[in-house]
Amino acid sequence: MSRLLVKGARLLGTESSDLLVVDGVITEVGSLAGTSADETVDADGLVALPGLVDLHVHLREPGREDAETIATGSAAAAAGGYTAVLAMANTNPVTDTAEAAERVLDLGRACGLTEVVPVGAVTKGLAGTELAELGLMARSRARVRVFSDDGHCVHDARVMRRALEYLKPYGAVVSQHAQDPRLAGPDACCHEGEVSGRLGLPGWPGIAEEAVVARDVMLARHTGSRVHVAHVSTAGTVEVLRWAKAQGVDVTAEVTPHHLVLTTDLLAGYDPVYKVNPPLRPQEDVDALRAGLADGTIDAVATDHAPHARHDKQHAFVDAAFGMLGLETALAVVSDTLVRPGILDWADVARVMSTAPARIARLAGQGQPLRVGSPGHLVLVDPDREVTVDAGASRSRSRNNPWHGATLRGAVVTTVYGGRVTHTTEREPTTATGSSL
Ligand SMILES: NC(=O)N[C@@H](CC(=O)O)C(=O)O
Ligand SMILES: [Zn+2]
Ligand SMILES: [Zn+2]
Repeated sequence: MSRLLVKGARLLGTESSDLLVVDGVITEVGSLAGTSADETVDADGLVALPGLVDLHVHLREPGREDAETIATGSAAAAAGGYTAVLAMANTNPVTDTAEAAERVLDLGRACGLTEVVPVGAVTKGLAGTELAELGLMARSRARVRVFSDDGHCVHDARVMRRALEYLKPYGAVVSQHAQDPRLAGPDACCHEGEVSGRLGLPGWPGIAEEAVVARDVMLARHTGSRVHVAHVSTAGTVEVLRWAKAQGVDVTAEVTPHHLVLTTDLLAGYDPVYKVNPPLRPQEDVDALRAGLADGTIDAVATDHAPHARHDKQHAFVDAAFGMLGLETALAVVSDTLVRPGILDWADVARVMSTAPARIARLAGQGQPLRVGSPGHLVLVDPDREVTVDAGASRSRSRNNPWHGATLRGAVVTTVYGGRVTHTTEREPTTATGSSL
């Protein structure tokens, strides 16, 4: 039997402060002075949230273990406060069979630092034409419930319709990378607007996202099935989502920390660390994304953690790979830019980074309120601790971190996964060697 005692935390919505986890399950909450334990965590002054759930990460294994592995990605997830991550299917080979999904599941379990949940491809090889083995993946040991061709858009309306119909009885969802390939082609690498014109970079207009989202919410309505919109990046998409939700369409959406903060102006120096798909947008879009998250139009924050090896990222802007790291910094970015100015409170953070994503992914054991009977997945956050991000100290195997050098207030101190401490930092120093980020 293992007993973990967390003492003195701020538990949301209660007066309680202590919490006992026995064999991975919360067995007592309250004032637990005198309770014995094998391990005690001093959480005085820390906010306790249910373990974070990330709907969108790229762990690169199998195929690109030089950029990330399930082990290094899991360590980054634990350091970021995550107790579950959904691993996208754009690996090599692609996760488009039950066997491939079970392999990702097993590799994640062997690491044991966070729940690694495989996302299944919608189409074979992500090619966009023939449906993958959706039912076999859904019925496999991996119980796949989120399907995505992420990196590619399911652009053929007929394929999308069939996928939605097929997945409906499983309660599964398509997470759509919304990018019309005719409106934003393969060379598009920057928001289409004043900045792309000035820099001479091929543009990727917001309408390429919005047109696909508008089509997909209508397909969701038509099929009575569920659609999830990955990495929402424009104000127009927020408007479409707001309308669709008001109609009762079963649609959910996520936004990344980078789209909530960073703007297209950062591209002025042609630094490929800022090259990401969808591209960083102007401030008006950032403002609409924040408002959409605050009012519930956008359900979740997901990182789209996209590690890339140096030799894929350090190129001229047009040739560099798309994507940036996110797992270790997401909570700090949300804390610093949304909680501090009062756009979200900690209960909202629990909702958008844990409860809602767990529900969207149908993960029964995640995103549960911290009360008796819930699994022992939690994260302890110091809302006042400032940390300066050091890309070199990352647990990730890659270094494409857009937050390098930024000082953020609000830090993950300890992560508990199934009653085991999977990450912890010392409490005292506030400037950083990057030990927590
Ligand atoms: N976000 C990115 O810029 N890149 C992702 C793919 C994706 O999420 O579309 C990747 O796999 O590197
Ligand atoms: Zn994508
Ligand atoms: Zn992605």
